[in-house]
Amino acid sequence: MVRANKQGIKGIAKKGMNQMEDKVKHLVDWLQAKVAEAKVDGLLVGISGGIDSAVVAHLIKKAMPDHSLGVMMPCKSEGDDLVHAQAVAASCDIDSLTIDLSETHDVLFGTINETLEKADLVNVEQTRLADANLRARLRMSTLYTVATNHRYLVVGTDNLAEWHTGYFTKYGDGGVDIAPLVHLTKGEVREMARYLGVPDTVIDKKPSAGLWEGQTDENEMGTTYDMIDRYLKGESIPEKDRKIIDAMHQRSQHKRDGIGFPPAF
Ligand SMILES: Nc1ncnc2c1ncn2[C@@H]1O[C@H](COP(=O)(O)OP(=O)(O)OC[C@H]2O[C@@H]([n+]3cccc(C(=O)O)c3)[C@H](O)[C@@H]2O)[C@@H](O)[C@H]1O
Ligand SMILES: Nc1ncnc2c1ncn2[C@@H]1O[C@H](COP(=O)(O)OP(=O)(O)OP(=O)(O)O)[C@@H](O)[C@H]1O
Ligand SMILES: [Mg+2]
Repeated sequence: MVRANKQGIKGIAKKGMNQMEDKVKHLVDWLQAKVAEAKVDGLLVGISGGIDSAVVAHLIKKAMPDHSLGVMMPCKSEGDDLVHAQAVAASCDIDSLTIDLSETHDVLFGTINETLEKADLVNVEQTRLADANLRARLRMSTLYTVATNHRYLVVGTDNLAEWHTGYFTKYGDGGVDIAPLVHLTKGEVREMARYLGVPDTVIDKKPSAGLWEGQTDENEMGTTYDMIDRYLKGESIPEKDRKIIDAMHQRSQHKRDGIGFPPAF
């Protein structure tokens, strides 16, 4: 009985491992196919110090060992994010660059806001969000500038929970060429991170867009990734959380649809 149990547990652990190995292989093969199809030379990703970009960094390094790049782009960033991003790059041995966007953001947001102020057009309720989304879009512009230089594709980090809720900046972190994690729940991203050897500090920290001081995804959304994952897996969740998730999904449909076109003449 004891032996059978032990074998059973081992069997389950091995099965789990093989499934993860298969998922990683599936994504690595797909990344390589996308590079071949696009006739480009490689892949790059913005590495934030968070778990989603950590997983993507590991995947692109596996797919294109000599033609992959991680770009760290602090923008008035706080805390240990850059240290965590460097630990991620070291954990998968990917080539990396750091491009600080703080000054660029100051200048551009300052110019835009001064102009709006002079015209008495500032909407103070929207200022923090506008500031935050500009950070995400400066990162996108930076990634595309490096991607053009290298002839690489820009790889996105959105997971299923973020894609479903639209929790990303349109044409910011959502402005990418390919998005390998889009079928994975946040929990599955965490499992893949463990399998790939992402540092524990990165796996265990609270998800944050890092767009303003103290921002965490779950505080801003008003629900948790655990709830979103459960909902996406078809499990029942409290009414309050379901309403929040449905409202986010509905409000962000335009982000998943892409550019709106009129009906043809
Ligand atoms: N119905 C509609 N049809 C077509 N376009 C529509 C539209 N409604 C708004 N829009 C456009 O979309 C814009 C609003 O969308 P958007 O600019 O994305 O802005 P929005 O969704 O308001 O804000 C982005 C959200 O994503 C979060 N975020 C951003 C970046 C990274 C992460 C992260 O997890 O790391 C999270 C951020 O904290 C914030 O909650 C509007 O300004 C308007 O231009
Ligand atoms: N400081 C940064 N440097 C480089 N890229 C960044 C930075 N901040 C955000 N990004 C890019 O924007 C993406 C979206 O951020 P998001 O917070 O959703 O992912 P994450 O930080 O990788 O994981 P988590 O959601 O757990 O914080 C990141 O995955 C990364 O590609
Ligand atoms: Mg983050």
